[in-house]
Amino acid sequence: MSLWIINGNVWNETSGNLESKHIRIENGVIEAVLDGSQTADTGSAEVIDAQGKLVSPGFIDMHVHLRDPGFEYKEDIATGTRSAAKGGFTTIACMPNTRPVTDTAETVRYIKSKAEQVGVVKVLPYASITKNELGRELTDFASLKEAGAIGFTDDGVGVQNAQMMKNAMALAQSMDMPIIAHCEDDTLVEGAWASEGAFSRKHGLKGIPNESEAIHVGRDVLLAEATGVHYHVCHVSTEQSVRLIRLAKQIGVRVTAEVCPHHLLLSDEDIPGLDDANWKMNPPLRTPRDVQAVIEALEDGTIDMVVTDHAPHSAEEKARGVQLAPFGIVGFETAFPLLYTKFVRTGKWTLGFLLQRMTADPARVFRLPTGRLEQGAPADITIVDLANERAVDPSTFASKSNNTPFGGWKLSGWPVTTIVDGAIVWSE
Ligand SMILES: NC(=O)N[C@@H](CC(=O)O)C(=O)O
Ligand SMILES: [Zn+2]
Ligand SMILES: [Zn+2]
Repeated sequence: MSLWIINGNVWNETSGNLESKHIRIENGVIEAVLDGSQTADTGSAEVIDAQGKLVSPGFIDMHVHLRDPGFEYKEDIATGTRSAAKGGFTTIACMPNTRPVTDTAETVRYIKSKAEQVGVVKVLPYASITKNELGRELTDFASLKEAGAIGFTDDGVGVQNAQMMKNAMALAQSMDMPIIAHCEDDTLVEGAWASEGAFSRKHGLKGIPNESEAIHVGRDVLLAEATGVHYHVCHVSTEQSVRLIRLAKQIGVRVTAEVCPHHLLLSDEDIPGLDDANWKMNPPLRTPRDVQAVIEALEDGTIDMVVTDHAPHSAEEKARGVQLAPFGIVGFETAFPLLYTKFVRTGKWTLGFLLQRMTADPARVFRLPTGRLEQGAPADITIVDLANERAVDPSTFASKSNNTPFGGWKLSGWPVTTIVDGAIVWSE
């Protein structure tokens, strides 16, 4: 099986430019990256002419919710991986807040085998830290690792008990596995859904304070220092968390972190009112000052990568009223166009910087063999039309859900072809 992608524009980090290249793929592996001035001897191979388009390593998303098993009315592995592919993602890591919670080897194996059968991108499952994510008893890390879990997390809730977290970290460290943390202190949140800020004050709502996140970050970097574990912070959203992660990195703690497009682009002051639950997510949209802090943290490497936290919920659930609706927004199909349009087209970031934070950096942090366009690497490739501008239309999403606050935004940078191990899995 051979495939050529000819005349595509590939980012060259050394020159800081896009350069025309031909890529030859054999049996799922990149066999050669040739200069675009050379003639591509394509013979009988399948050929994609990427003239005028960006050719990038496939995007990697280390924080997603596929809702399978148990919440297939929101999403399943077939639709979730198609939505990912449509957004240009070729590897995704799925969170264990399924039903049952991914806390046994059996459920990890179910996700892996279903992903192999019906999934179109690579699916890396996380397992939970505690049984049923209840924070009471550790799961069987050894059997979960053996079944194929790539890390441990109770995403959806914070691990409230410090001793429990310390035990989890010590055990994970002993088997060379990372702990991935949703940082949230329940006692500081209690029923609130919006950040403490202009929006909550205007509407007389109890606010979620920034310390509810940062207090866990602070606790956990100390525990990571004590145990030596690789500790990864989920969806960083506050200035205070950034400060703690920056300090921890400076003193050599093995801490890494991620941020979502919505926390880079929206603040609580953008929330239009109380009747659209598509602005409700966890962590909540914080103040403009926090938005500035997470942008700077991504820029200086304090935050290592972008993730979507793709969190599909049904229209019916999101229509229950903002107090009762579940937290979360979908993310796959808008992530790259949002960041490309708002940060690269505006001249704030280079294209190479954005690509790195969505490919090479997650691959480095989680030791994945992908994230680069080099001879010998798996042929996970995304082709993007950087020019065409179009409005976000949630009714066209490949996801089962369309809970997004970005409907109607005019964006460019739309992925047009997604290739996994040399096979075309999505094409516009
Ligand atoms: N981010 C969210 O708002 N929701 C996530 C849970 C989580 O990521 O904490 C979900 O599972 O819906
Ligand atoms: Zn979370
Ligand atoms: Zn999540």
